Amino acid sequence: ALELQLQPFALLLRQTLDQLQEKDTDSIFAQPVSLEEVPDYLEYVDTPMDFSTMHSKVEGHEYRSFDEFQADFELIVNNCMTYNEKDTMYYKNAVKLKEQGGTIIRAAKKLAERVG
Ligand SMILES: CC(=O)c1c[nH]c2ccccc12
Repeated sequence: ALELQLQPFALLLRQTLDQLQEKDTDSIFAQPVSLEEVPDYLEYVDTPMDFSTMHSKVEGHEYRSFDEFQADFELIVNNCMTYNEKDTMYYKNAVKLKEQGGTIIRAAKKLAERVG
């Protein structure tokens, strides 16, 4: 669509990221998990990810495709469900974000594809 041609790809990713982050109402995914506070985190999680890192990657034009952007969002959710037990607030928030975020991602991916 013309409007997408005019809108840089980064603007679409920025808007999508803002919509995803709105769903993180407790802001538990806003910043990297602190390796000082959680010293064993890297024993369970290979590639930490959070929304602030994704914002930097959007601004740095590090996402070459929508799929790369989606993969980082899925890292945020899956890392949380790997590290935290099911009966924790963190795990429950990740399940909710996975569901609500999936809807946002699907709509944004269709828009990104229209750019051709
Ligand atoms: C997103 C996530 O897993 C966490 C966000 N903050 C945390 C503090 C302790 C353990 C895990 C976390």
